[in-house]
Amino acid sequence: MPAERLLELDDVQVHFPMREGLVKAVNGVSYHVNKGEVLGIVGESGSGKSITARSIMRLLPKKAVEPGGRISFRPRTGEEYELSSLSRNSRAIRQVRGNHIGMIFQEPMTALSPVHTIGMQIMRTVQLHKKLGKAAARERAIDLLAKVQLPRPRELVDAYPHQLSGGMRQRAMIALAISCDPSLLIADEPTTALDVTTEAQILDLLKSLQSELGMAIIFITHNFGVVADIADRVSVMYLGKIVETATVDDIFYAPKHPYTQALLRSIPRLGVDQGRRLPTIPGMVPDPFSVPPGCSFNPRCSHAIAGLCDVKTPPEKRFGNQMSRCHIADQFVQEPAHV
Ligand SMILES: Nc1ncnc2c1ncn2[C@@H]1O[C@H](COP(=O)(O)OP(=O)(O)OP(=O)(O)O)[C@@H](O)[C@H]1O
Repeated sequence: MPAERLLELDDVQVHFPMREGLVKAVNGVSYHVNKGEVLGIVGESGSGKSITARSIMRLLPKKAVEPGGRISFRPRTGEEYELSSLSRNSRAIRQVRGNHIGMIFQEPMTALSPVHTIGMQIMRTVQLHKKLGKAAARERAIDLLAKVQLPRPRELVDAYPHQLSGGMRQRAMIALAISCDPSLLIADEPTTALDVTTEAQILDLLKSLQSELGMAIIFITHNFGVVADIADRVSVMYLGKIVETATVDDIFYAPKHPYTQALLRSIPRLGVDQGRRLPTIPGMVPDPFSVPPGCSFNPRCSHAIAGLCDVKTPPEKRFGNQMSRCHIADQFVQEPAHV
């Protein structure tokens, strides 16, 4: 891996054999994250965003099979891990989860225990992985609660999760996730369930923690507006594949995949779209058992060419740092889809 690289996914595949057929939830995903960078992963529900993240953490559902793919990880402490070869409970992956990669979710209670105080949960992690004594671990927990801007951290350290509001619980989960000073934070829709004001505050917090701690973030969301706010680069997923990757500016000002363009057109613009019906992407995400041949977006694509897009899988086309999996990507010179 190049020196600046933290994480690299190469042709990752995760399938679910079901009675109705094979679901290729992740169907050859490749992407990378550089040290200290924020990569946004965007796509509609069911596109495989979470399963890809779970594959990195080796927390896949029991039914999942992995026919191929490689995940390499080099935290800033310098070790190298081939995550794809690690089993769910191996010593090495527990080391990675405890020391190098933190994860936050939409629902904080996925990560927090309801029967232990916030402080106890952070203390347990730092005592185990940072080898701190009890008093030092408690001080570290209080510091972390202050770092995520929770009020009165000396009191809150002894509170149970149910005593906190939704936004505060989200902050407590972030404190737990960063407690071991990770090189990478995986944030899976962390603001989706929050009202817009709390969402903006949590995004601000993540941005300031990211620059203060220098960690990289994979930010998974179905909301392009959120990505504009936080990401350096963006990968767009559709039906288990990355269809486009580019810098945040190129994604917004020069998208080269019709799916990205359609997603962008469905974002409301302040002061422009009030009271106006926004265009939606025609059709539905196809049933995962019957993915269309050729480009899987072709039945919903206004640019689709019969005899090409419904037959031939598009190759990865590269334009500098931008990648699009569209047969006619070269035709999209600068579609000002959104400002
Ligand atoms: N335990 C499972 N058994 C069978 N199929 C699964 C399982 N978990 C996920 N899938 C399938 O894998 C595909 C990808 O799911 P995934 O949760 O990664 O999507 P997503 O893009 O994160 O969507 P969302 O935004 O709704 O979380 C979906 O088709 C889903 O039905």
